[in-house]
Amino acid sequence: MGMVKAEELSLESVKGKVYTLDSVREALIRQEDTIVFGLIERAKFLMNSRTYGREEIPGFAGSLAEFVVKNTEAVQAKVGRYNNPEENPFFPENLPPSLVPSYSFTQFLHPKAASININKSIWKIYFDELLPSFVASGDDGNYAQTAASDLSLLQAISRRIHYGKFVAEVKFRESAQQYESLIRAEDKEGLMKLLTFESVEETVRKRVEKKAMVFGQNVTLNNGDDKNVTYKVDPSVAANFYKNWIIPLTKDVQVEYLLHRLD
Ligand SMILES: C=C(O[C@@H]1C=C(C(=O)O)C=C[C@H]1O)C(=O)O
Repeated sequence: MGMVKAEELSLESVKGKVYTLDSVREALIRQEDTIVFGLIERAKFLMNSRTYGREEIPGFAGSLAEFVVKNTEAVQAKVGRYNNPEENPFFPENLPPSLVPSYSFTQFLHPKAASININKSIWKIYFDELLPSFVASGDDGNYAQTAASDLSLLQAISRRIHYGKFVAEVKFRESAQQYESLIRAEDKEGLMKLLTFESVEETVRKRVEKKAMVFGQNVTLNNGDDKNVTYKVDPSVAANFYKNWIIPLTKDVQVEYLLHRLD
């Protein structure tokens, strides 16, 4: 019971990952969990502005957060994180090569996908818009822990948004003719319209709000009365972050990817 048969394992690794509209949507749903937990973990610390100010680290021009992200990305690059086409670094400049034998990831995307990286915008939105919307002001001295939780949340958000490349490829393959004429006409608005599913977006927003309620509620044994439930992160903040930033940026990545799909 619970054992994976050897032949199933080898078959899986030969076939590689299969991307369909259902499977990419499943992946996005699972990533919601990671993002919601990431918000909860970051909310454990106060704003800790010194994490984001310059000149905290002698000889380093950026912030403490930048220092942690750059150096962690370098370590993770050495062990192959960015061999996976689902991962995009925040500081791709001067990343060291991987030292480990590379896994053969399914070649599903058009080669141009590798040049799409909107992490500079994600970085700015994260610090300017997201953090102030849910983190309590003040300083508790946990700068390293704060930067570590920023890093994992930033990586989760970036992975979700860049997953748009896979969503777009699946949609393109399902309706190649329709997409091709819009791509040839460089019709960004037409592409945006064709790839948009309003009802799916609404479901995503509602589910994210519910996840923030379920995962983030302060649990006690004696409050049978739901009115007393409090949350670690305001569920509407999570839903609005999805509505205003994550979903639109995922769609921007899709449009960007499609524009180069026939290159
Ligand atoms: C990701 C998709 O594409 C669009 C973006 C969505 C999102 O970011 O959640 C949801 C629906 C679509 O408008 C999708 O169709 O699943």
